Amino acid sequence: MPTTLVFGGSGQLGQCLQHVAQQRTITDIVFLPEEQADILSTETLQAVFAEYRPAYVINCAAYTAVDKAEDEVDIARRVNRDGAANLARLCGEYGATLIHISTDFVFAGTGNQPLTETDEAAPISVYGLTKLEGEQVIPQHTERYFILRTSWLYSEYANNFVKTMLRFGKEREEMRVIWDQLGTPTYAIDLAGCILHIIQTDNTAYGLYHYSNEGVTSWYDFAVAIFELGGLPTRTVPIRTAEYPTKATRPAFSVMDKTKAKTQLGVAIPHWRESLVVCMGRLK
Ligand SMILES: NC(=O)C1=CN([C@@H]2O[C@H](COP(=O)(O)OP(=O)(O)OC[C@H]3O[C@@H](n4cnc5c(N)ncnc54)[C@H](OP(=O)(O)O)[C@@H]3O)[C@@H](O)[C@H]2O)C=CC1
Ligand SMILES: Cc1cn([C@H]2C[C@H](O)[C@@H](COP(=O)(O)OP(=O)(O)O[C@H]3O[C@@H](C)C(=O)[C@@H](O)[C@H]3O)O2)c(=O)[nH]c1=O
Repeated sequence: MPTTLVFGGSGQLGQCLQHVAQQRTITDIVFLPEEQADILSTETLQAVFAEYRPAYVINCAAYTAVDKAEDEVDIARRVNRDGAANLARLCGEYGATLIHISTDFVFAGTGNQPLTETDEAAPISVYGLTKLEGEQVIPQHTERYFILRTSWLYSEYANNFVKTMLRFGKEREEMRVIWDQLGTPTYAIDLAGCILHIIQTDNTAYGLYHYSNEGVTSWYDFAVAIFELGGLPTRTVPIRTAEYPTKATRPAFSVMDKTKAKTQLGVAIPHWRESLVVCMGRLK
């Protein structure tokens, strides 16, 4: 495989990429944690690009604390917008292809039909806004990019909803979980597989793509499935968003249409429950 650099290499998706790269015996891939490659340090980035001269750059680095971002607008914007711009600029200079990850939170979530890549983005949170700004700066620096919007990422690595539910579920008899926010969970291992597939197939259908698992669910139904598969007796109580106040507002409906990814990238996408079974098996 052509030389590939992964920024944000120790986050959830970064660790999933490491796992899948190992499974596929891909060796020409370098994982850079924040300590080694801060995407805000142009000096460090220049040195890293000059050393490796990558053909591909995968940007897994991001500011992902959705509620905290409401109070930390500046740092969220610097990482999610300026960091993306720094990488895109260098990719342009070096002729590398950038694979960047974005989010369903760029949508307002007021509709009820699966969202396509051409639907209007209108973020309702600082995190969503800064991620959209990141999407928008990339084409200003390079034409060779893939932006993959994904949603509700979970895996056996780092912190995520599945691990939170399992932890609380063991301690509590009852969990109150929102049922009026609909979307699709994405097993980060599946997304990692899709990213590496783009590189391994030398795909040049650059542009914006939606990628989540198949199907639709609510956080409540997702939690019910997690407890069921985890063999936990935890009672799950469906609540409305208003009953679970959070600093950031989240989209009520962010189900994404994956037709473009399936046709142009040639990926087969598992149903969210099928992938949850795999992840739960690994967590056990
Ligand atoms: N998690 C989710 O549910 C979803 C995530 N996404 C997107 O997917 C991508 C991957 O997310 P995920 O792996 O879950 O997120 P994580 O928060 O697990 O990983 C992000 C990584 O970026 C690192 N990072 C932060 N700032 C910098 C910086 N300045 N330079 C270099 N690295 C930095 C973080 O390091 P540290 O921890 O040390 O700060 C962390 O390791 C992100 O773009 C995110 O926006 C999209 C939809 C859903
Ligand atoms: C812990 C918990 C959460 N919830 C709700 C709150 C929220 O609406 C939903 C998910 O909460 P979390 O805080 O785990 O996840 P959240 O940070 O909202 O997840 C988002 O992260 C960013 C990075 C993304 O890009 C999004 O796609 C999405 O995955 O579940 C409950 O209803 N009950 C609970 O006990």
